Amino acid sequence: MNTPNAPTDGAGTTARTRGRAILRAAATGTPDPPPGLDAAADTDDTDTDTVDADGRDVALRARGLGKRYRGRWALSQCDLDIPAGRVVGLVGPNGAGKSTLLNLAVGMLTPTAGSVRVLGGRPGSGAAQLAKVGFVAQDTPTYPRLSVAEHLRLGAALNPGWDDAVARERVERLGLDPAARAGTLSGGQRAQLALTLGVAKRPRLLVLDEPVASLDPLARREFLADLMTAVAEHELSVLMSSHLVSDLERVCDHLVVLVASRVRVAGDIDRLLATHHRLTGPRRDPATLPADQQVITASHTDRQSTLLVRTDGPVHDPAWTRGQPSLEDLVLAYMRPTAPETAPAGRPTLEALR
Ligand SMILES: Nc1ncnc2c1ncn2[C@@H]1O[C@H](COP(=O)(O)OP(=O)(O)OP(=O)(O)O)[C@@H](O)[C@H]1O
Repeated sequence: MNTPNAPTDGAGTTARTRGRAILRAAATGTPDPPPGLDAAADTDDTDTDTVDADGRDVALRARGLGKRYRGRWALSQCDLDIPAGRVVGLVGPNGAGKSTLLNLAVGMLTPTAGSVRVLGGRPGSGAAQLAKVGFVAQDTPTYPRLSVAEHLRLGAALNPGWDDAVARERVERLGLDPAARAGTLSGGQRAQLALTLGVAKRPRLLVLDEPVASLDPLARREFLADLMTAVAEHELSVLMSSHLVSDLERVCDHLVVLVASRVRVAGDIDRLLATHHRLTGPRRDPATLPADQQVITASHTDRQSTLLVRTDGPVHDPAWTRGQPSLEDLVLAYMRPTAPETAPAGRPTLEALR
């Protein structure tokens, strides 16, 4: 979504209109509410519960969150706690609902069902809330007729926490001509400009929808390094979607996998990796595994079975050769369609891990 040719939403809001509003949300904290969005299912701005079950501050909390477009759920039954101070990777196949979740998180969309709270507040509920959250949408919207320098002036004028030194340093380092109009920049340069606006706003949560998709490999690496510096220096939480698992592996410490509008797994990456095992051994029916071993994927030859199993406990069975899946293995396994026969009865196939 959010490309010039993207479909309009139910009330005819064009991607361009939304893009401008997004830029304003990112750069100014005073967005034009896009017309015709669904009526809010949730209008209470208060939130008293801002820690998760482990006592950690929560950057984003969703409860039963859903968004429907003309009878079709783009996101559904989303229960999620994203801890603050993390760099969170959001992955999933095309059309899984990633942009929808991110747009709900920044108040560009309103929920059809359930609720979402970001840093304790309802997304888009006022200037204070908007100032806390930076957003760079998938099409990295900018104003084509404004120059790079004018974008920075706009950001400075409209954001109370604007960090002009950061903005100027980035523009200079990236070699962006301050006099160049955004409309004359390449796609990657426009992305860098939009990212600069998001970072220089000094938000507490930076929401990035495929931020590096249009960057060349070197620019991508430098952007991710910048991001890590910003996270380390300012108490910044980041929620970013990407299809590039290797990038996520480099910078993220928390993962959310979204498939077909549902959260399939979420948790700290270290813990996810520690609790998943690749088991190879003589062919075996996955249903015969111990009850505490959840089979995520299973493949078989005539003689051999290979399983990806999740368990909090050790795997003792000497018949298995145990291997450590990579983050990419894990993401791909969860992105596959669920095979009901591999999920032991009575246990959820997927759930959140912390
Ligand atoms: N404005 C809209 N009107 C109607 N349907 C929409 C709209 N925006 C998104 N959708 C639908 O909602 C679903 C989720 O879309 P979304 O853009 O959130 O997915 P995504 O995971 O970000 O995909 P991608 O990786 O391709 O960017 C898709 O089926 C999409 O077609």
